[in-house]
Amino acid sequence: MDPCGKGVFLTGGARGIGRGLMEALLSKGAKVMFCDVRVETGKATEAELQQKFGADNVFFRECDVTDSGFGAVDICVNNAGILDESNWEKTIEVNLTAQIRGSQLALDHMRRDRGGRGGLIINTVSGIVALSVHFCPVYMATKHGMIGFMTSWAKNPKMKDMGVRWRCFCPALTDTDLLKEANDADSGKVEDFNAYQALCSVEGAVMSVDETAQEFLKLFQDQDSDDAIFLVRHNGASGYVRRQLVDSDGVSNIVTVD
Ligand SMILES: NC(=O)c1ccc[n+]([C@@H]2O[C@H](COP(=O)([O-])OP(=O)(O)OC[C@H]3O[C@@H](n4cnc5c(N)ncnc54)[C@H](O)[C@@H]3O)[C@@H](O)[C@H]2O)c1
Ligand SMILES: CCCCC[C@H](O)/C=C/C=C\C=C\C=C\[C@@H](O)[C@@H](O)CCCC(=O)O
Repeated sequence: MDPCGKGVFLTGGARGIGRGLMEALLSKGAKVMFCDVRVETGKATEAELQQKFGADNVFFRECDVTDSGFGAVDICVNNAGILDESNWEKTIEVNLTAQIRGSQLALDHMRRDRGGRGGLIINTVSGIVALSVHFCPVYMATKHGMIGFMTSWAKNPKMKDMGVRWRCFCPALTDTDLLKEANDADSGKVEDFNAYQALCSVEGAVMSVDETAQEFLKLFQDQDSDDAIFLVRHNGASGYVRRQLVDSDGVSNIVTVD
């Protein structure tokens, strides 16, 4: 799907990756409505992006994804997310429940077999699903959960008639406030910061929001693919991946699950 001229709804756009994704879509000619719980930051982002891309092309509404729906769109990007192991119920509400609700509302609205005009549902998941991370098990559960939800919908044989495509956008580590807040030793959000640093060194340099947003645009180049999991890689080799079960002795008897 070419984002030019399309209406996009995006959650969690006031800052971070969401803001970067909006700028990337606006630069391709999309119109974006975004929501966030951070009202001042949201208004400031709206003003800056209206200045850059035109007052008619980007709009902000205060909205908490755990208690709201939304209006007409071609592309829905459920991006809002938190990492707060000390408030695990909220983490599940924002990262899993609200993304599922947002996806289902988008599907109801878009499906061609019920009068809609088709569309694209993108949920920001995480490249972290390629790993197991002992200090944020609830965050991991939400991200793995979204992979299961999205890939299952993507396999639905009725999806072609519905005209809707599903994409799990899985960024690598990206330099945002989510990371900075998780790094705050006093926040209690991350119990073992050393493990986080080890993760960074294994995965290489943390990407900038702009780099992640540029990789995001590659999602729009392959509208016919039935694959759903788009993994961002630092070396520019981002692309679609499938999950496999592998015997503990290596790669024999691989069972493909997607
Ligand atoms: N930063 C990374 O390294 C990284 C990597 C992979 C995936 N992700 C995912 O990317 C997404 C964006 O993360 P980010 O790093 O940009 O974080 P961020 O904290 O910078 O931005 C998240 C935005 O979501 C908003 N938000 C949070 N709860 C909300 C709610 N209930 N309703 C509406 N808005 C809400 C926040 O106010 C904020 O503006 C998340 O889903 C995160 O899990 C982040
Ligand atoms: C305190 C930690 C917060 C983490 C938040 C966020 O969701 C984290 C993302 C972290 C890591 C992303 C890793 C991405 C890995 C991929 O780029 C890839 O290297 C995985 C290996 C698979 C492959 O290359 O084929």
